[in-house]
Amino acid sequence: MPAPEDLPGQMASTAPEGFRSGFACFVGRPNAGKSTLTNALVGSKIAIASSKPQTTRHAIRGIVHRADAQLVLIDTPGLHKPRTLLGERLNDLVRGTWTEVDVIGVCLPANQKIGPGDTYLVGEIANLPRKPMLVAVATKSDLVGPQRMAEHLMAISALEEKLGIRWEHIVPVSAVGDDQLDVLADTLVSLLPEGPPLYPEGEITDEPEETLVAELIREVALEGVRDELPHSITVVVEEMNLREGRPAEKPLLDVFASMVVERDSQKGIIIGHKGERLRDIGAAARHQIEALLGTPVYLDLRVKVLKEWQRDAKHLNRLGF
Ligand SMILES: Nc1nc2c(ncn2[C@@H]2O[C@H](COP(=O)(O)OP(=O)(O)OP(=O)(O)O)[C@@H](O)[C@H]2O)c(=O)[nH]1
Repeated sequence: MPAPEDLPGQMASTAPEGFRSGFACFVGRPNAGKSTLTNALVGSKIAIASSKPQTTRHAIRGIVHRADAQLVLIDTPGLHKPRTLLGERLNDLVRGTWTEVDVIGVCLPANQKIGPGDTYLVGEIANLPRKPMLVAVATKSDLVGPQRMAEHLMAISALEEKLGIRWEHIVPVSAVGDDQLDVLADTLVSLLPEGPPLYPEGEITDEPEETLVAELIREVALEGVRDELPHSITVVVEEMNLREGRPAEKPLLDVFASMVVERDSQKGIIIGHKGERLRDIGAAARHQIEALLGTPVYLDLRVKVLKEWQRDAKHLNRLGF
């Protein structure tokens, strides 16, 4: 029997006949409504679980627990035009996640015409070696009338031929108006394989957001570094607060974080030539934090040297080990 660390695998528990379980993610251009949709589907049961070993680097955004199924929604950062190797690797990571999920919900907001950003994204999915099943989600249906929605659905449908893909379903939905959310949930669940729950409710670690954010930054910082450095870096989120005095619809989350290393030479590696590496790490981490928490983020990221912190009890205590 696999050890619990081998999750996500199959739980030892037996599930009811016909129980389905699996992974899905939502993709779409910025503002397409992905986060709102995830939150609406997961509802009050939102649980940001720490990633299990196999899914390290995949933030679990939420788990929809149902009597007949368990749907695990994975968060992926957006695809960005890569400017650096780090950027390329992050994109590879996103593509990697796409090939591992059972279903991708492509969010196409009804109040906007399908544009080059959307076709690029769907085209990228179409080019994957192993394509998951695709569901087109016409989001923000509350913002348009029937005429516009009909046009939108036709345009979505036309993408099949244009891009050589197949929509299993096309579902108009409004997360804000709570319209068709149940249909979308049923649709996604119907595409999951049969199998027992992957995460028992009780076993979800509800990590504090600070821990998840620190972990995300560490993962980004570790991309492309080798040898002893990975073990020498730890990340501490010193402070994380919504900035005061912002309008409610324009929140900004201030995150103050330090990457802690053991030696000055390591600090140099992290900072890079003229600070380039540190800037790349900061930018990539900020995108990931925003994708995870669904809020624009200001990230103040510094590098600190705590001599031999791994061997110093006082340092270890302070760092929360
Ligand atoms: N009217 C309406 N607005 C919505 C709906 N879903 C999301 N929105 C709004 O659209 C905006 C963007 O929603 P998000 O859920 O943050 O979109 P996202 O795709 O996660 O955005 P990024 O994180 O930038 O990729 C927010 O202002 C939401 O309130 C909907 O069903 N109806």
